[in-house]
Amino acid sequence: MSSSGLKRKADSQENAPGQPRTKLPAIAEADTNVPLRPSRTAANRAAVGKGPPPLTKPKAPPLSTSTTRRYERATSAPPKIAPVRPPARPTSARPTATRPTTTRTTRAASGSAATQDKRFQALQDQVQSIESARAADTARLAADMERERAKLSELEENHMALTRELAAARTQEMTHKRELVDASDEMEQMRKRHAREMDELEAQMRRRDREIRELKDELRVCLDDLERERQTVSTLKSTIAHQSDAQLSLTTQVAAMKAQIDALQGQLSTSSVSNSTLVLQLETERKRVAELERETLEAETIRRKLHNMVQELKGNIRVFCRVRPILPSDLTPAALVKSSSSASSLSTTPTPEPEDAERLKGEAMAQIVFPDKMDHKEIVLHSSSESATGQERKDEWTFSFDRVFEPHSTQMEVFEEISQLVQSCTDGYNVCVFAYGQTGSGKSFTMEGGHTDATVGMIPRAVDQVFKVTDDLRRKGWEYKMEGQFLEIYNETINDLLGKGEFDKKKHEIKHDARTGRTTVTDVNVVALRSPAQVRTLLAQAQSRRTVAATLMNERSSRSHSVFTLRIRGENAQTREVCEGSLNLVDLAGSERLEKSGAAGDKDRLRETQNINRSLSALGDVIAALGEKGEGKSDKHIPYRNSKLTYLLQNSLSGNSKTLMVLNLSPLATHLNESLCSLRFATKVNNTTIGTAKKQSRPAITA
Ligand SMILES: Nc1ncnc2c1ncn2[C@@H]1O[C@H](COP(=O)(O)OP(=O)(O)OP(=O)(O)O)[C@@H](O)[C@H]1O
Repeated sequence: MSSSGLKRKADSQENAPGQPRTKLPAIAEADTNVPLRPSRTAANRAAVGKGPPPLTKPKAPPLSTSTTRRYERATSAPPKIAPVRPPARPTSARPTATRPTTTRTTRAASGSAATQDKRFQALQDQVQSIESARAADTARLAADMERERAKLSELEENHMALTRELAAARTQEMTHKRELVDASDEMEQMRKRHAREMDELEAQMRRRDREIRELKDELRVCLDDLERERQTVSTLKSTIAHQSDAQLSLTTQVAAMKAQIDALQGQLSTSSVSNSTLVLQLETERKRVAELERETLEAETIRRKLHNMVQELKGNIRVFCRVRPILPSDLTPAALVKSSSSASSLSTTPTPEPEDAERLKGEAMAQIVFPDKMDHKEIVLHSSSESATGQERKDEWTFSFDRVFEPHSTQMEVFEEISQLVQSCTDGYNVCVFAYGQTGSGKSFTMEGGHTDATVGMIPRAVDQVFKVTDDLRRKGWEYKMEGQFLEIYNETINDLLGKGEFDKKKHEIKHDARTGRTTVTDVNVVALRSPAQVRTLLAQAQSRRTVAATLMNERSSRSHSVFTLRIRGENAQTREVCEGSLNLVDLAGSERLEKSGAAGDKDRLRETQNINRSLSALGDVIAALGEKGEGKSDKHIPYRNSKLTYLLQNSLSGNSKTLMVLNLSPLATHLNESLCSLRFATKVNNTTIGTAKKQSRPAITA
């Protein structure tokens, strides 16, 4: 039984309803009923000795409550005795017994009084026995109670002890629980540590596996290498065997060679004497070569000086004449009858059959003769016509220029002559080259040319030369900067051929700097020139822009002047010299006369032609005025402002510049009259002497 069970039982005993906590009810009653105190044995003895024998043995009152029975079972406590009450006396009997003086009954029942006394006595005895029994029971019960109390206190002690044990057990349990928790924590940590260690071990294992694999691979490679080395060793062994054989034979040869060397050394000592003589000679020759080179350099400098002197003596305006060859397109019947105003050479009509070509060529060709086969300075034009009277009339015109180029002349030949002028530009002169002639006479071909090395024109060749010369001069301390612009003058309006192709929209103005002698045009692209290839790209761009513009207005390039300007500025850091020059390469508009231009019915064409003629005649006027000024009329006004072209080229046409006009002629008979006009204009220019050109530099570049 648990201690708590015991406690509950004790409590239930103590707190039974209707019973005092410390004394049973029977005991309590016994305590108060003094007459029943005497012990049972004494009472019984008294009763046995004095009174009548007991009528009946008093029975203990039944312990009817179930609670009492439960106590008996549970604690073996003495059974409870219900309070024994003295038998009820009939109320009527007491007066009878106590009042023997009652008259009527005494008389009627005097006989039965004795009986009643006896009965009373018996009852008294009975009561006494009961009381004594009761006293005995009480004593027994008290003893039982005492025992129970002892047991109870024992049980309480037990209970206390058990409670303490329980508390101790609980404390122990708590301690165990804490220990358990600590242990489980520790176990968890150990498990984690173990898992970590396992992971590390696995990673280590994997690393080891990888290392093993790598080592195996390396081993395999080593084994392969070893195998190869073995093979090499065996090859080398066999080579060594061969080599030792060869060595043997070589040793023999070496011995033979040594003998030869000895013989040769003898010869060498002989020849070394003559060799030293030769070395001396060579040294002398080298000195001579150096001397000659220096002389050549000086001669070159002198040549350049002389060249410039010759150029200056020739005057600063010269005229070349170039006749273009007959083209297949010139020989079509349509072209043959075409007026000179049309660009016949650009016709796309089919070319004639070869057998007809020669005949047509003869018919088409004007009679042009080049009599001066030495200096190539003359050109003679013949013409035969029938007069009104039917007589044949023959005409002959002879013209003389600085150089005449026949139809078969190449671009290179023409440039050889021009290159001298280009050279002057790098020396600090302003140079201007014009291509003058009627439409289709070959001006553009001369200036711009074709795309092959043979046909490339004067502009690209001049640029190439400028770059080449400036490169050469770099070695002498010169640094050059070059820039270029490409303009078109159409109907007296300036357009930028290196611009965005917005033709005839922007207004460009020409400005001259009187101090520097430099000419600029507002709002045009001036491009730094870095290489000949870049210049060619720029020219191609300009050409394509002109072509696009020409779709709006036919033959634009024929009807406008184009001016390519290359400005060059050189500085010599050593000599502190500075020189500036410019090269203007001008492709003039077709020079045909108004009546031949076919412009009569076309207002725009008429305007174009008038503008062209005005600017060309302004050019002639400027040149003529310059000539007059050169002849002494120092106050002569030069009408530069009469046209955009002359105003633009003012600084390149003045007395300080070098000017070359290339007169381009068509070889066609149909163009004879135009050719004569051009020849006369060129002669006028050629006969003009315009002073002496001047360099735009401080000390001249002569070195
Ligand atoms: N020396 C030459 N050798 C070969 N072909 C030439 C020569 N000169 C001109 N040509 C050709 O003649 C044709 C007309 O020449 P080009 O266009 O240069 O004439 P142009 O005077 O510039 O005419 P435009 O005033 O219309 O521009 C072109 O097809 C050109 O290739």
